[in-house]
Amino acid sequence: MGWINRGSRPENRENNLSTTVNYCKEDTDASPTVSFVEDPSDPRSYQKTCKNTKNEDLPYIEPSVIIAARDTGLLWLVIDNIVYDCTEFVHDHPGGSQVLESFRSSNCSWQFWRFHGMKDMIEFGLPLRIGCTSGIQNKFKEPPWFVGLRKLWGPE
Ligand code: HEM
Repeated sequence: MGWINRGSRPENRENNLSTTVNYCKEDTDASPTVSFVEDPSDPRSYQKTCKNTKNEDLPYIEPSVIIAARDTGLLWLVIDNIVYDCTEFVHDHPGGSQVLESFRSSNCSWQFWRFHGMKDMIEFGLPLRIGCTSGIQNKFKEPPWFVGLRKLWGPE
């Protein structure tokens, strides 16, 4: 199953509502159907996509909706401008729940890439995507990967 959802981008949005067209890649004869309407005033209306959905087909989520999600019990994280719904995954996160809680509704891009590789993202991250966004800043400045250079051989 895939999702085509250009309608939810701000430039295409009418009446502040958008439709998501459900498109089955496995069943190419099936007609696309409108499966749900995202309501920007209700963060719970955003649904997880499937793995083969392209990032550019994800619905756009306004930063204000991401902030509002925090107060509805949802645990959304932003990594590289993609929004992940970790509300259920938080209980299974091998790195513990506390670390994800601490980034609720915020940008944790560099923190994510410090502890994970593309394999984790593809296997565990992709199915948690609910949308894309822009403008959610990371609260912490990224420290350099290498702190200073030191001779690897010879006298100190
Ligand atoms: C979409 C969000 C995330 C997903 C899908 C995710 C997934 C995972 C997975 C699959 C592992 C196990 C890796 C392994 O055993 O090789 C892991 C471990 C871990 N994650 Fe995450 N994670 C997410 C976000 C974060 C964030 C934001 C942090 C904050 C820094 C974090 C910190 C950690 C830590 C500290 C570990 C343990 C690493 C270790 O034991 O070496 N994760 N995560």
